Amino acid sequence: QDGSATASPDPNNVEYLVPVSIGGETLNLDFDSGSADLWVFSTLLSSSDQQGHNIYDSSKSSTFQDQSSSTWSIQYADGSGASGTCGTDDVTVGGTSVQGQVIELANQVSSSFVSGAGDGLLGLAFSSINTVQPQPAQTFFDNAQSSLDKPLFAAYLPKDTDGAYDFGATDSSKFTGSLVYTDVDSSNGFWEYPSTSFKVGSTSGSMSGFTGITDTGTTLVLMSDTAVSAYYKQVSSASNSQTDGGYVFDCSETLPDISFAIGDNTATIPGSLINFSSASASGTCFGGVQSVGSGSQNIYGDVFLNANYGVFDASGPSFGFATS
Ligand SMILES: O=C(CN1CCCCC1)Nc1ccc2c(c1)OCO2
Repeated sequence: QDGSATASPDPNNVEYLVPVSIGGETLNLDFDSGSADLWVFSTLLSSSDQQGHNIYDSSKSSTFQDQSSSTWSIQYADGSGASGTCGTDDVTVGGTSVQGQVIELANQVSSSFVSGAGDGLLGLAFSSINTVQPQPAQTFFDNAQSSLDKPLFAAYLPKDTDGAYDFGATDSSKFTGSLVYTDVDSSNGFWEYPSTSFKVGSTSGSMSGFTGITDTGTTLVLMSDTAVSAYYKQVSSASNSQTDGGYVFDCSETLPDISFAIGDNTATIPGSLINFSSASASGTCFGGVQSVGSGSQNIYGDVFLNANYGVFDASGPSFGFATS
């Protein structure tokens, strides 16, 4: 059954949280197209780690089935992580339901999750990178596909206001113009495609051999050093701040747009969406485009989806986008 669920940005636009019903208990989860585990804050955590979060209590769910012989452990690229055991339960997101979804119950979470606003994650990458052992689990989206008109989900994540995740159909009220699609290479478990060029103002540049992934679980856009340094060269007050951990600039700056290849298509983020937050020094601001560091995989996170409706289509698979 197709459906749509509201995605609400936390006050700092770090993540978008979606209410998910698990065995009748509602938790606010971070939907993450860059990972494939559905894990929740549970009663297995220390009471101090539970503070400030909605907690999944399997003993209160009549549809919970124990699968504590299965364990999981995940580490994310930002250094955060979680681990625990498993069970199954019925999960509903908007109008889409799955029975017998593997639920990963956290008995350990890293500090950034305790201090964060979410109650866990719902992975939307390919099930090949799920961490459950001895047998990897299927994602909610994989399990839901047979009940959807089309095997797709879409992310609508406008800045500073409620967005949505659509399942089974795209919603033309959330974008302008036409959706354009690129084949996806899922061999690394991500919604990944070639991303080999960029443009900032009149400066074009190559990102030869680079790919990109669309990652709803990453806040910013993290790109090749070549592109990022070219971008901030066009911002007169910009500097790469060790204190702030990236490029900062005077908050009064008018920032340039940045465009980059997604397959043979060109995506654009308007400069107005690239002033992400205030930085440590008075009057300075932190950029929503930052360096990915080493490697040749660009991470197109929420700042990209602030300006573009993203469609993740499992038939193909392919990734599509249009200006939102
Ligand atoms: O770690 C993440 C996303 N992660 C998703 C689950 C919650 C915690 C944050 N993104 C990320 C963070 C830093 C990176 C990176 C990706 O690629 C290079 O550097």
